Amino acid sequence: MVLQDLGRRINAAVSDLTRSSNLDEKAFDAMVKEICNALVEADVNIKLVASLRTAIKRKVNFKELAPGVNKKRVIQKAVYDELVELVNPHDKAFTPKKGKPNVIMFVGLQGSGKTTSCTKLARWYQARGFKSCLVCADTFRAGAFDQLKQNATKAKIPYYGSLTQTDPVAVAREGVDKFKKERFEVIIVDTSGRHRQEADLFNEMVQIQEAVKPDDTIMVLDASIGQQAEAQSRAFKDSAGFGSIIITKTDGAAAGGGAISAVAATRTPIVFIGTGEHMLDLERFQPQAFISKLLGMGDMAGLVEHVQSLKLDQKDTMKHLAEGVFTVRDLRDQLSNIMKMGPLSKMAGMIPGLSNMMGGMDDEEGSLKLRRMIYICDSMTDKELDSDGKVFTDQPARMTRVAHGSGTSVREVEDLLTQHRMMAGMAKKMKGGMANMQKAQGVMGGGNKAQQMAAMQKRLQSMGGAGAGRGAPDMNALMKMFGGGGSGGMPGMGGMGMPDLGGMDMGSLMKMMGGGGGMPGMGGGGRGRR
Ligand SMILES: Nc1nc2c(ncn2[C@@H]2O[C@H](COP(=O)(O)OP(=O)(O)OP(=O)(O)O)[C@@H](O)[C@H]2O)c(=O)[nH]1
Repeated sequence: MVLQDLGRRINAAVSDLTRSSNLDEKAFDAMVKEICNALVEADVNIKLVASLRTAIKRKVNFKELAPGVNKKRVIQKAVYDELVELVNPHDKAFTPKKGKPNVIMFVGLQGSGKTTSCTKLARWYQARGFKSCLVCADTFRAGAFDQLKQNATKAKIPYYGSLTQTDPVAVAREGVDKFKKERFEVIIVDTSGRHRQEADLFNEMVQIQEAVKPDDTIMVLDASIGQQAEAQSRAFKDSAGFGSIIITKTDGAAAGGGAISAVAATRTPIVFIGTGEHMLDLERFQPQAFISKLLGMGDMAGLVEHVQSLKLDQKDTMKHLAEGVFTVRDLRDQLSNIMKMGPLSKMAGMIPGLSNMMGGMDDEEGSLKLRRMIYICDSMTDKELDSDGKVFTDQPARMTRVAHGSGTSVREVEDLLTQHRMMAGMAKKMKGGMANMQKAQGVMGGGNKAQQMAAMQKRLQSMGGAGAGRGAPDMNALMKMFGGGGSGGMPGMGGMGMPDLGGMDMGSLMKMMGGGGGMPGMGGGGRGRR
């Protein structure tokens, strides 16, 4: 059972109970039993499951509930709170500080995802303004340095390593000294993994620790080990003194819930979780956000963080929109911004209720179509890109040339231009609408981002979404809340195998998130024309 299935099962158990007209103690007991069975199947330790069961039952004491009390809410809240408790390590992790070198050392068994996670983390900090770099002190596995080099080059992260030096302690020391001199702020040291030779692994860890004096040591654990993660994180905590953990492969692991709860039980902070093989598939672990997402309630704060960290270039488009203009180039820029956000299914998981609506959606198909649209734009001349697209109506032969140049069909070029035309029409209307968006932003709590988020969470709760509530909020209500009004839309997204966001206007959402840019119309109320 992958994590998503675990979430769906728990969600279904709670929803079935709270929807049923017969909300009595017997039905409540059956719900608790179903939740516990689902957790045990996800390899959560039986003792932890038993204490969750006791805690939920204690909080929802049917005999003592006052007659006027909303039982549904009490049950939902108790389940949510206890699941958060189950994965909460209750311990704060180290956070790097700007303007000084922060050395972070990685350890882990072979194949746990250590090298991949090192690069993901370096990129994560780099995207947040830290001058980051990587040191490869894995002299044990042939090819380890090459792998790190490849990953680092792809992510544009400076790296250090040696093909000739066999002493990992020496390489680690040299690399850290070099980068400290160059005033790097986050220096990540990758060490070698061992195959089930924990004693060797910990010995080497202690030696490198003494040489580079890391500010934090992170152990990487593969989620598929399930509750065995407890023994490993305990052994690590004992040898390292103090450290944090990254749990990788939570995307596919049946036992992800087991691994996370097992580590949490040892009170070792879980700093991040790996959610895929891509460089961007690293999420900061926060118990509340994790459980909200697991239960399909979304993670709006995570979405805001994610979008802001991408540093999307929206300046020109925003300027154009303010003037009521939307060029073909603007469309191209927005398409590439969508691509930067990562798999659409992942984005959907952060928006309350949306992942349920996207069930079965094929990410690959969606991104292939997006890429083909970008190829079409890239085969146009600068003059065509900066135009309103009408040049093609006057010269249909250009459409054929562009189709040839991009390896697509004339039909696809036509479709893209139709989409662009509709979006340009929308942009014209948005000239006044920009003010409305700002007004909507004001309604959400003014200029302060924290207040806006709080207001948004409150609105979601009132719709039965995030926070105490459970289940998917009404997407139309959400859309209204975002001030989209259904006017924005990338017509035909549904037809492209892209998610139709149920009329939700991502532009308004992005704008409201204060990311400094709107994404006109992605996934709005438009319907495919084909
Ligand atoms: N699905 C998924 N795959 C991951 C994740 N993290 C790492 N991987 C994959 O796991 C495999 C092993 O990752 P590595 O980074 O090479 O592992 P390592 O721990 O450095 O291995 P050694 O250098 O041999 O110790 C690679 O194929 C990665 O792409 C994740 O979060 N999700």
